Amino acid sequence: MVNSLQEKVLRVDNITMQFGGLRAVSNLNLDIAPQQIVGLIGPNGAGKTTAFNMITGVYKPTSGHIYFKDTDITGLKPNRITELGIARTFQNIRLFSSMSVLENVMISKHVRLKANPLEAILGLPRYTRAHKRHYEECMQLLEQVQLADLADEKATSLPYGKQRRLEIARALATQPELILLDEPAAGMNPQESLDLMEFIGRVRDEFGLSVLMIEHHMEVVMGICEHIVVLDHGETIAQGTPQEIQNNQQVIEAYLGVVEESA
Ligand SMILES: Nc1ncnc2c1ncn2[C@@H]1O[C@H](COP(=O)(O)OP(=O)(O)OP(=O)(O)O)[C@@H](O)[C@H]1O
Repeated sequence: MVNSLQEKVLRVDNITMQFGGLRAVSNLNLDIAPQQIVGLIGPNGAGKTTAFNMITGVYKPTSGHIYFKDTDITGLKPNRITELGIARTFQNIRLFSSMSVLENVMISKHVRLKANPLEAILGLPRYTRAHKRHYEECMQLLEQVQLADLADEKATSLPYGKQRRLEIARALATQPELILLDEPAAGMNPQESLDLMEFIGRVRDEFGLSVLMIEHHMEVVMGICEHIVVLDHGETIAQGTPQEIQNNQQVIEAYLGVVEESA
């Protein structure tokens, strides 16, 4: 058991989430290898966000287990899961609107700041040094995501694509080994989606991360994911490479069903 866990960053083992009479996610199994980019797709209401909420500790699965490297994280609190090395972004951008780009990153990175509140209040040298290092690391992160020239701008004054990038930077500031992106291309035009794909690939390489992403833009999913899991009504209807998923009859029908229902 331990050997198989060591090869994976994340191992989702048969998790189910029941809300009263509704099974939002049923017996989901999912493995993510180091530096792998995995897509989680499916029609609206398929259970994708619920799966993210279980992995990040917002919900405790009704049954099943979730392992992050060799640690069973099932039911741990979200802040503990962040500390262990899993970060996420949300479907709706959640930036601190009154703060600058830099402040948004600094606040996220606080999870890694090693200083106690008393040292901060008293302005002790250890705190001052830690704070300076904290600032420098945040500026370096902004350089890496090409937002350093906008560090002092108000976060919400950025164009939409850059706000999305800042949201990812905030997740990166917690120094994750796995990042969960919930519809990062939502609301983007084709060029912005292309830029985002290139950005996610670069982030994976430069930060040595694994990525799990929910996405409805199929060109993004097929263009960047190495492995794809498809949910429909909480059930896993397919897993495989982009090519296998594109040719899977059950997947085609699940998506065609959506088109027909909404027609
Ligand atoms: N806290 C909750 N209580 C009850 N039902 C819930 C709860 N959260 C989600 N659901 C239900 O679980 C099902 C799956 O929802 P979920 O948001 O996970 O789907 P999704 O695949 O992320 O959809 P979308 O693509 O629209 O975001 C839906 O029927 C939803 O109404």
